[in-house]
Amino acid sequence: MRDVPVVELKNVSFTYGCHPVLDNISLTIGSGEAVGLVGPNGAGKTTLLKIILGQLKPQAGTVQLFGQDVSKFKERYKIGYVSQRAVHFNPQFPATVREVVASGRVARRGLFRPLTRTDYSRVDRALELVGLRELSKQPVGILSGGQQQRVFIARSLVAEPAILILDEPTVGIDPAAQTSLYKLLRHLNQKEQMTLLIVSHEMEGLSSVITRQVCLDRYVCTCQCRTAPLSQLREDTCTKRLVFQVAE
Ligand SMILES: Nc1ncnc2c1ncn2[C@@H]1O[C@H](COP(=O)(O)OP(=O)(O)OP(=O)(O)O)[C@@H](O)[C@H]1O
Repeated sequence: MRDVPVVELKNVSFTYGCHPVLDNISLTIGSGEAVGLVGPNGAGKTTLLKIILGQLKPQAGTVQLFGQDVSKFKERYKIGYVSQRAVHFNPQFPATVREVVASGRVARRGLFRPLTRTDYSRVDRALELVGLRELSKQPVGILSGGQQQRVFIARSLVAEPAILILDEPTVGIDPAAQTSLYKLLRHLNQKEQMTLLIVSHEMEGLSSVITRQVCLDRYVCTCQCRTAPLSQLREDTCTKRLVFQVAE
């Protein structure tokens, strides 16, 4: 029997008012894939993520998560999401790293059930995974941008999602933090079998993480290779909605 795709969009179109952004998009993400979503500014990448997350409803087409229509999908914890502007805690933010990460467990446990020892062992494992165990008692606001990025990833991971969606995870973090982020993402995909969907303009760095690159520019075209330059992908193939393959 064929595995049910984690995400399946069919013929999705989306318009903000009278401004069309996505036109007849179809995209399937299978379990265990690590998909890099590229495209120029304003191409509709964040809009596409919001549609997948059920935050925006397309005017046409269908969106399924794990084989279920997104509007009926209840197991929200299965979708981990780190948004584009997640990396900004005020230095005075009154919570420790561990408390912020633990708050992500609520998505799994429900709002009114206190966290148990098992929950906290998940929190500690997530902190270990992202390399923040040592900083767990520190106020989150004093961490660097790259470290805060990891806090948000750990916060998503404690809900034990099946897919982790990251919108521009490398923005505002230095090259060393980027390298360690790539290592973490590779580990999550290859060792923890987590499906990844990553929006980024930094596909060169992410080429060691992703298994497939998808180019979006109102229409979508796919590329099997990991590192095709955006300029190459954006040739008319995108607007003609053809599958565009580049040999490795
Ligand atoms: N809430 C909104 N209302 C109206 N137009 C919007 C809204 N959000 C986004 N847009 C427009 O939709 C288009 C796609 O925006 P979106 O943020 O999805 O693009 P993107 O590919 O993620 O861009 P970037 O790479 O710059 O983050 C842009 O032209 C943007 O101005």
